Amino acid sequence: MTDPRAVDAAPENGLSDGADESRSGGSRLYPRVTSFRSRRGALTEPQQASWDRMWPGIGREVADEPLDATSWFGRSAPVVLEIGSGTGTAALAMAAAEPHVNLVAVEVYRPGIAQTVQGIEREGLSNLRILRGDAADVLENMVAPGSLAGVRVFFPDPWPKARHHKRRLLKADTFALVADRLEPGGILHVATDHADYAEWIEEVGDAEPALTRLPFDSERRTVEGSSLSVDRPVTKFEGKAQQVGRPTSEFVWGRPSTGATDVAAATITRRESENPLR
Ligand SMILES: C[S@@+](CC[C@H](N)C(=O)[O-])C[C@H]1O[C@@H](n2cnc3c(N)ncnc32)[C@H](O)[C@@H]1O
Repeated sequence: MTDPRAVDAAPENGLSDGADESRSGGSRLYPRVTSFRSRRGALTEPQQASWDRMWPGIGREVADEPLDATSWFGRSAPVVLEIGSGTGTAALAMAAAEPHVNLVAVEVYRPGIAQTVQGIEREGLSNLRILRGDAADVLENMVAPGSLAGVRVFFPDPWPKARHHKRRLLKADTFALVADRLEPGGILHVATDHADYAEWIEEVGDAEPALTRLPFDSERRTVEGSSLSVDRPVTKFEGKAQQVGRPTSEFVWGRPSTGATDVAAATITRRESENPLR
């Protein structure tokens, strides 16, 4: 197995200006992460100790091989991917709130992963695993069509400069790929604090014919008819955005189970006051 400590990480700020645009081979979604002009994130001693204890059981490097979640988790349960989990704020809280879900956090940033690993150990979570590497590889090469109950993307790198828009994760190809990987009734949940990216996401997501937009009200965060919560805590990046007054835009799309109207008719029921994550 590759020593995870030997692999470079993406920058913590997620604004990956060092990414190499020279990638070849067409269908990739994000720029190849291994080509980032990146820095290693040093771990604290307790983080390293936790990593050494926990990683063999809960972590894997992304690889070109199918993901057998049932075997990895030791049980069959709905599988949800969180792409770009950062320090794990949402993944840890949502795994605790959804014990019936097998949650896989996908992240490239080692110190962020290390915090997630520590959280898993501290909280004794048995339903959260970590894939370390490029989310594009995970979606394209590891995840079978129709196999995911949910995909979560919270505060993806906005790539604000126009010439970098092609690097954005959430573009037409991604929506099509996610739609293909979702099982019927599965949902895609996206949040961003970047107004321009939010407009882009809304437009491109709504144009994907295999997905149906579900109503989202920040006061009411559960989609009826789905076993998945769309409730979540404020993430690390969202907290920074709130400090400078940038509001969050949030979207949910569903892959219809029997017809577009079934999913489109789903309503969001739980009120914020009932939210166990706050
Ligand atoms: C802006 S941060 C948001 C982190 C977290 N979701 C939050 O809200 O605090 C974006 C995250 O996506 C990760 N990321 C960027 N490119 C990625 C890729 N190709 N595959 C997986 N994660 C990636 C970055 O390392 C970073 O942690």
